[in-house]
Amino acid sequence: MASTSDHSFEPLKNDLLLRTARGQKVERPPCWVMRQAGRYLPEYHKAKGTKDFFECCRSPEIASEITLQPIDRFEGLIDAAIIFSDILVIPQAMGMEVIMLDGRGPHFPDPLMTPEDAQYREVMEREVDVKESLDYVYKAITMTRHKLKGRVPLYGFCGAPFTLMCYMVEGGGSKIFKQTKTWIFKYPSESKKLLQKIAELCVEYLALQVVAGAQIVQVFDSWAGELSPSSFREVSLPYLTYICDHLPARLKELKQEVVPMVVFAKGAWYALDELCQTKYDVVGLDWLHEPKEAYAVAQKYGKVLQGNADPGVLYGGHAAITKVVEEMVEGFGGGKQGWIANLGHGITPFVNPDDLKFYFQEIHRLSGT
Ligand SMILES: Cc1c2[nH]c(c1CCC(=O)O)Cc1[nH]c(c(CCC(=O)O)c1C)Cc1[nH]c(c(CCC(=O)O)c1C)Cc1[nH]c(c(C)c1CCC(=O)O)C2
Repeated sequence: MASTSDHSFEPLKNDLLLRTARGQKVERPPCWVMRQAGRYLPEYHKAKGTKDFFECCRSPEIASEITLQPIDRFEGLIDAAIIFSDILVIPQAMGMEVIMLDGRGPHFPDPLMTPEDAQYREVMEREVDVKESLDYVYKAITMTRHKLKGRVPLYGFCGAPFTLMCYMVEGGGSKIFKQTKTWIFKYPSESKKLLQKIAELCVEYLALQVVAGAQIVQVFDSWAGELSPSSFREVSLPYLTYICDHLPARLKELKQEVVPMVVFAKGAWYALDELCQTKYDVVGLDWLHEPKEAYAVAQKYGKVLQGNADPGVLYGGHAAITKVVEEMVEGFGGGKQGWIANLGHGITPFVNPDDLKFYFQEIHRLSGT
């Protein structure tokens, strides 16, 4: 039985991704994909059974089992694991109810309507203890590290303050972001107080994931693309920056190694220069970026990129996959420095896992390994 209290782990046998994230020259580009443990995998459905999604997240046994599924299936082709969890555990820790509706995504029965709401005051005033309330995530991370036996490094993650705020005010996904836009434009100061509170919780949450065994961390700003460049600068970037500015110091305080940090602001193509000027080691890209152009920008700042094929190419068969991988390998400088191969967003349901396998194989083949 893998322990959740023993923090002495087997040494890492494949540190390719961590070396790449630190900017070193490497023999080939490391690869993994966002949402690699998920609905496209038959073994995911088997492990989940009829259990509720968050119930799986709260069980270290199930969460670690699901985390390892893509590692086992794509053995030798994949260079990182990402802990099976969700960005919405932070709003839950802040006292909000979140349920996952099968096939329809997350739902908050009682979202934050206006700053006058009792719920906003409660959320702002509540002392949130991310150590205690998210203990199950740390346990899942520790158990996963034991089960990985050093095969590949493990990503921890959190949602970006802006994306989490979107969910907290919309009550779920959205097309027109009515509530989000009302909040940021009508109630800017209350929005910023909420964003700052979330940012502080993110720092502590990521730090504790590292204590538990996460070896690299990623911040997901999935809704950044809903903002104009100027709004992004006001309601997203400062809080993304707060996280990368404060996490290293907090890790040192906790006597932890400072791990590489990744930021993924989906849709914020206009902010690539600004993101490259933050303290994040790696900037994640969606498929709106031309690899070659983004690589030239990142090289200027000595940043590493992660991404970025359209996940939809995995529905398109082998020839389409080969073409997109060729463009990436060439655009990202041949893949010997500064590039972690991934998709431009999470892998989507109904992808045939063998097509993802082919994607990984093509990355290996076309980057010369
Ligand atoms: C926005 C967001 C969420 N969650 C997450 C984000 C940021 C990344 C992104 O933009 O995709 C992050 C996330 N969610 C999940 C992971 C696990 C690790 C991984 O394999 O990448 C990660 C990193 C599992 C999950 N999170 C969810 C599932 C599917 C649950 C199920 O139906 O079984 C999984 C495996 C559910 C979820 N969770 C969320 C949504 C919108 C949904 C429903 C849509 C969907 O299923 O893709 C919120």
